[in-house]
Amino acid sequence: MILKKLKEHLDKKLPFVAYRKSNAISVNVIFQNDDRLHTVSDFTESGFIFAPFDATQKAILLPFDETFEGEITNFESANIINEIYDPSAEAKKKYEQLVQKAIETIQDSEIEKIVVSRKEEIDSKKDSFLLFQQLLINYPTAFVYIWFHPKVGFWAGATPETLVSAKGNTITTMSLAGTRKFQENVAVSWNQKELEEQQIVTDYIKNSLLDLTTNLVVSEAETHQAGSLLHLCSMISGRMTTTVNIGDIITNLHPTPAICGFPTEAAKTFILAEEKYDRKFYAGYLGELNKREETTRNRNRKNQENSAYRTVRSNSELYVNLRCMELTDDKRILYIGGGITKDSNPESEWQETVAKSQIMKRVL
Ligand SMILES: C=C(O[C@@H]1C=C(C(=O)O)C=C[C@H]1O)C(=O)O
Repeated sequence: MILKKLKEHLDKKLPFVAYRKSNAISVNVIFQNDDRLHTVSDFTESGFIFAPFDATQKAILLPFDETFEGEITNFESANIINEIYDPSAEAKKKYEQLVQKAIETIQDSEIEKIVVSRKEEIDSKKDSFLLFQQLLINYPTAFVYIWFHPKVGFWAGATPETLVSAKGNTITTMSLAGTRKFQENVAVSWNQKELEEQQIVTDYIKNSLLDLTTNLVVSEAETHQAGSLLHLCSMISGRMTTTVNIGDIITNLHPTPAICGFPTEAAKTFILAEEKYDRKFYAGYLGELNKREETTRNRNRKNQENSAYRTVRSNSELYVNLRCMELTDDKRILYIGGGITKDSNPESEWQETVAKSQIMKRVL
């Protein structure tokens, strides 16, 4: 049912998003019944936000007008061809040069970390919704989505990274960095470089939230599995103070050193000058913004009518747009990156992006 309606909506070139939250069973869908472009101006809006990496550009909003929640029970069988998509030697050389330049810039400046990235274009006409179903099946712990707006583009992904989740005033976020390939029965031991790289992200998040929250708690870094990859991850939680809203949290957090670097502005300047392509929505963020949740409770059983009171709270659940791709008529454009520090090695960084690209290549 859901899939049929999604296909019809795409045929009519009308905006939609379908997404399944991390570890959830059901899929949520928002259909927009005209092709107007709604954007976010102050984060008091309510809807599904789709924000680019570059925070100076507008984030797109699909309002919660026509929503739908259900399970996809009959998955269409996708013919997994397991084609090998090898990137070119030229792409490898170019990426390693970019990494080398980032390492030298870090060594010669106050910059501690820069997250560089690349895109890889793959010819594929496989049905977009088959691809979405494959992402759902393969990555149950990821936030999996497919998003379309005729005036903006067509994207899909399976991200392991939360930007921030807010239930009323309580917020949770995560510090994610460091990448290894998962190997059965092999316990991973993280080295100093990886621990430092992740600590930069944790410190940044902690400092960004210090003035906006109380009861800030940061967990020890643990190994977090994301498909065939492992990352180092700490959970961070706190309570927003009364004058703070989700917009303040988002603008203070994004872009974090997990996808940009540290210090932010210097790392961003390097990225914009040296990557030489537009990240668009890769390393931006997406998800539910200010979804209203109404709860009714009875204070006093004797006089239910007068004593029942309603509380409405606003929840947001936002993810960083990683392990994602842009869909065109005959191409899948994958976006992949990794964090560089003074101790990085260009060849290993290349291999890391190759491993990350497999998350998407598996379903093409
Ligand atoms: C930048 C990406 O991933 C980020 C970078 C990581 C790293 O440098 O090890 C790990 C997880 C993500 O925070 C990506 O997947 O493109």
